[in-house]
Amino acid sequence: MPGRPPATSRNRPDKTASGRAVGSVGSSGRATYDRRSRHGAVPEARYEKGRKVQLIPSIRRLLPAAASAVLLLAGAGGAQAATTTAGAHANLPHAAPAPGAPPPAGAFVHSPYRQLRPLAALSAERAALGDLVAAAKWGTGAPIDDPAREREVLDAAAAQARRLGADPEVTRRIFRDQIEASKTVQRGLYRAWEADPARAPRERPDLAKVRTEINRVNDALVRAVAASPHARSAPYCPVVLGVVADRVRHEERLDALHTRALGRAVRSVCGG
Ligand SMILES: C=C(O[C@@H]1C=C(C(=O)O)C=C[C@H]1O)C(=O)O
Repeated sequence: MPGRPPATSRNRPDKTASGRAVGSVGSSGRATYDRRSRHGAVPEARYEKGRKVQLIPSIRRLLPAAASAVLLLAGAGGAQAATTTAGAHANLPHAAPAPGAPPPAGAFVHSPYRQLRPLAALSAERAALGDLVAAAKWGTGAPIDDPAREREVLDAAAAQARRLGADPEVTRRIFRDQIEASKTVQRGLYRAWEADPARAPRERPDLAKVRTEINRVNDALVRAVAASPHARSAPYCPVVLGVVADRVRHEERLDALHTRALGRAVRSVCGG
């Protein structure tokens, strides 16, 4: 078994929304391993610190307008959220109050920033778990596309949405994009590993355990969808979503592949 390289600022452990480290593999480099993982040796995240990467152009074009829109529209909750994101995933699942739950003290519950931020942050987290899925499948002959698992994910999300009083079809639509985003990451990593086999993962995470983590993010995502009908159907949704997605990209120091995946994941969040 190869030795484990030390973590660096470009290569830090990924954390789940609950703060557990699970790790991931970045698009640009060899898999490294996180000793703290519950899954045994699993790869760590690699981030392209300081590198200028772009969100999908449609979101990017909206960014200048978005800055003023956030000031105008975010309200106290948005301002608070914008200044309290020190750590990775610092306020991920908790940023979306459960439907029916009282808003946190001082929060403006209809703040579009507050409603959309968890969707972007959880989307980035889910896309990062695609790294582990790729490492789990790499070299096994298992295809990236697993239609049976996709059906399971979509049906579970729709059922949970129904229980929460959210729109199951809208939830399905958003989850189809989430799945495409995960496959974007997996395909990107496969390409990188095929081009440079030295970068391929040398250890294999347990796919079942990775899927358990994905299920946890799925659950939080459905709740975030259920908690955001106002912001998702508002005309300014694409503008604010562009801002929160760019902020997540920056905070998580996403590389080009994961930035592209984030754009893919949130593609149909707006529009009801
Ligand atoms: C993430 C996986 O890869 C693909 C993406 C899926 C998803 O994002 O939920 C589900 C099945 C696969 O088509 C997986 O196999 O678990």
